[in-house]
Amino acid sequence: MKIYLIRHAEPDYPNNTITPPGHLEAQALAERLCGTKIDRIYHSPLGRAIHTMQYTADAMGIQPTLLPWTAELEGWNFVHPNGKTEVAWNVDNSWIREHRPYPSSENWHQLPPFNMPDFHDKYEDIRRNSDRFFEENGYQREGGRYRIMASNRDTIAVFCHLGFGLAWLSHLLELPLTMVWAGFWIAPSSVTTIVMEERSHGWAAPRCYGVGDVGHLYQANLPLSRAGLLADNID
Ligand SMILES: O=C(O)[C@@H](CO)OP(=O)(O)O
Repeated sequence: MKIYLIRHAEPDYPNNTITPPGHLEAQALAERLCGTKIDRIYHSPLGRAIHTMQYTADAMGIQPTLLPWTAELEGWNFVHPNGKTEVAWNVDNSWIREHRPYPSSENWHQLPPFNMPDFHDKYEDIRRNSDRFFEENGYQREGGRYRIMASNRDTIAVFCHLGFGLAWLSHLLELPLTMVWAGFWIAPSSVTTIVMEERSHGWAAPRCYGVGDVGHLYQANLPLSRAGLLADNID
C-alpha cells in the first residue's frame, strides 16, 4: 500500500473552506494526480480538506470516503514561556532544541511543554485509529512492524491537515512526535508519500519517500501558500 498524505490547500478558516488561490492549488494538484494511479480517496470532515479533495475525486471519478479521525487535532494547546498560547505543532524549534537529551518516542509527553495531562492519551487515540485502519487494509501491527495479512497494492490519497498529518507520520515512522512537529512543515496542497515496504518475509514497515511535495504548484506556476509557517525570515 502506498499513502499520499495531502494537506488541504490554502485555508479560509473562518468560512470552513479554501481561499480562491487555494482552489487553484487544489485544481493543479488534481491535474497532477490524474496522471497517477489512485485507488481510493479518504478525507477529513473539515471543509478545507473536503473542498481540496473534491477536485481530485471529480477529476478521477472516485467516490471519496470520510475518515473522521483524520480531522485537524483539537485541544493541543500549550502556554509558551512568553505567555502566548500556541497549538502544539507550532512549537518553536529552537526551544525544543534548547534542552538535552532530546525527546524520545517514549518520553516526549513527560517533557515540558508537552507534559499536558491529555496529550499522551490523544496521541494514543491517533495510534489506535491508524492501527485499525492498517488492519482493515491487511496489515496487523505488532510492535513497530506490520504483519502482512493480505497483499495490498493499492494507492490511497488522504486529504487532511498539518498537525494531524505530521502526528500520523510520527507514529508510522516511529519518530518522536515533538521532534517531527518541530522539524517539519508541510505546505498547503502538498503531497507526502509513505510506502508500506515489503521484503518477502511476511512483514512490512512504512517508509517515507518524500515529504511535502509541491511539484504541481511549480508546474502550474502558482505561489506556495504559507499557512502555518511562522518563521519570519522566509521570502
Ligand atoms: O491549526 C490548524 O488547524 C492548522 C494550522 O496549523 O492546520 P491545518 O491548516 O493543516 O488544518
